[in-house]
Amino acid sequence: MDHFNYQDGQLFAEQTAVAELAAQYGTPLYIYSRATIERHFQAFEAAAGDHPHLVCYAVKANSNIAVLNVLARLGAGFDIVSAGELARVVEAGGDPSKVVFSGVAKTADEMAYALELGIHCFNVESSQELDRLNQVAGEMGKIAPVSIRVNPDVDAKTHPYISTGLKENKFGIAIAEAPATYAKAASLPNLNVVGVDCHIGSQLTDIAPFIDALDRLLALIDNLAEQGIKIRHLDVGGGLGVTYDDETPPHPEAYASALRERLADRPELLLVFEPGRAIMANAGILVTEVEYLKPGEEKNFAIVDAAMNDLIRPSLYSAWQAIVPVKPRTDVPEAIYDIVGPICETGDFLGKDRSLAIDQGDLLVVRSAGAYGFTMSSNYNSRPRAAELMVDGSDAHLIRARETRESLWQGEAVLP
Ligand SMILES: Cc1ncc(COP(=O)(O)O)c(C=O)c1O
Ligand SMILES: N[C@@H](CCCC[NH3+])C(=O)O
Repeated sequence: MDHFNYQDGQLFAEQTAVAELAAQYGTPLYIYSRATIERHFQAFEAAAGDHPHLVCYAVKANSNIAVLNVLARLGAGFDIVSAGELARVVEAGGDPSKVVFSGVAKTADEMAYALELGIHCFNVESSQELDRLNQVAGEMGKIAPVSIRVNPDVDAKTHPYISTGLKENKFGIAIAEAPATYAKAASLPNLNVVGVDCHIGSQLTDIAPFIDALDRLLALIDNLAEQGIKIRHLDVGGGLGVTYDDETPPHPEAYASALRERLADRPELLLVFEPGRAIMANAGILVTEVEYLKPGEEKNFAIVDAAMNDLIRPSLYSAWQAIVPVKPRTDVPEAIYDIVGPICETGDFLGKDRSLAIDQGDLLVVRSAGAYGFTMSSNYNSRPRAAELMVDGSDAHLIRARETRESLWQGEAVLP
């Protein structure tokens, strides 16, 4: 059971285990594999080799405490985008001194919390953010370690909603403005400039945009050195893609060795990675049960008990994820189905035009669901969020219980 492989393979040899877990914990149900999470993290560690590096897992991909704990025990760093994510890292036993703080809208409170804990670095995304951080650090009598997130204007060739390194995106500081912004950062008394950062997008399946961005950042680092600003670390962000269908993204080894080649003459420059999806996507599945089959004139619908509130990627990005029966069968005819959920939205689908031999009550697995699955889930239509399990060898542990109907109105009140 504990072997979803790098490309989410072998799960299906273990149909019985999935069916038993679904019977015990109900559906919809997220299941993650500890062994796969560890293997994926170690792939980055091994790929970085002897070049000084820090692999900061992007918490937004999957922030379950057990997931963070598995990674913390391997010595992972963490890329966070909110105080909430930082609190989770701490709760999970993560080391704040290995945390980088990304995000365009850090509040003063969030900055103070991160300064108190002593994080590795703030990835600053605007000039006004530099001023706010300088002020907060000054009030606390601290010096804030700072990288500037540079927008290198390269096309990541990914979905427009998850492309972040183009001029038209809200992220980072345009590379042309970066030298001036660094000069400003270096002049502020409560900031210590330590790094350069970028993140050009997510689900990249080609190395070229990463290399383009890296070359631009290295040129910037040399330029800054001439200004007397010494950069100690280079954060290349996350974004390495995974196989959902027939994509062939580079393995972390190929990706990291392409980067390391460029850094051969900079042995002191700490290389920071922020992978999220590459570690978690194919380490998790979503299990759902067919409630009804509804043949139609134009379409057949398989109505399942998971919905866009559980997994929004298909609705939001038209993302394709494999959907397969837990137990293949030959006693019912194969037909083409849209796999849809209970939510009152036409956009509530997990997959379209899938050829499946299924019947009412069958279990289906949505593969590659470990990243941006549960973390993007909601209570829309007052649906309790799914339970999460982690498989560890032959054991399965409940790592988050299913929400209850009643828990959904906690904190709400009626008027007197
Ligand atoms: C700043 C930053 N770092 C890291 C990540 C993780 O990206 P991915 O899950 O594609 O590796 C993201 C999300 O795209 C991000 O915005
Ligand atoms: N949430 C997106 C990726 C965005 C990454 C966050 N910067 C996805 O599910 O593919």
